[in-house]
Amino acid sequence: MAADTESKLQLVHRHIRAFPDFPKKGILFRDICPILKDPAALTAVIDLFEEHVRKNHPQVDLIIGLDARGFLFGPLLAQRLGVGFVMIRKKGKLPGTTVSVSYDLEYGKAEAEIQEDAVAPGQKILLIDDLLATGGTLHAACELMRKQQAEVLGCMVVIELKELNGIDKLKPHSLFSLVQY
Ligand SMILES: O=P(O)(O)OC[C@H]1O[C@H](OP(=O)(O)OP(=O)(O)O)[C@H](O)[C@@H]1O
Ligand SMILES: Nc1ncnc2[nH]cnc12
Repeated sequence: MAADTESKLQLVHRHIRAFPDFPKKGILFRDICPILKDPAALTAVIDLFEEHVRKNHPQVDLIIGLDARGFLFGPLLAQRLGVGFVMIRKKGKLPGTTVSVSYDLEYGKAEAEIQEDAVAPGQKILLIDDLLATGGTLHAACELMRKQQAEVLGCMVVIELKELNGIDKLKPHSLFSLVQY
């Protein structure tokens, strides 16, 4: 790994905090707020994602971000790459005709929605979120993309919680993560 990449990863790592028993007993919550508060750490996150996309998925048409923390990184990355950004939102937040799927979370249940005309059939997309836990959220997003006949190039997160094996749920789609626990 290039020294530059290594130091950016270390910077990101140093700006993630852990809170035991939030939002429920037994959950160790990984908090990305310090990354957002530090311009150098936030730049490092976007640099690392940008390098990954330019090298592995230069054909990408759209970045699709997941509600809510995927919205913190997705638009910055899309702007860097010169492509559009689209939101997948929790149910009831998007106007117009929508397509939805329901899914399970590490600490609850939810339903995700996208505007029907947001992605055209055949468009090549990358999904982005802050964190992969059980994989329920990103799996639901992949399902929405399948319904829209988009081509999923891969999924990207800042943090992967490896012991929950969310990566298995995403198969055959690939996962790129910056920090693993
Ligand atoms: O891999 P999973 O088990 O699906 O968990 C990961 C998801 O959980 C968190 O979002 P949450 O639903 O808590 O919503 P928020 O971003 O609105 O806080 C996180 O930001 C991911 O989107
Ligand atoms: N452990 C965790 N920390 C932060 N966000 C999460 N989303 C799901 N599980 C999480």
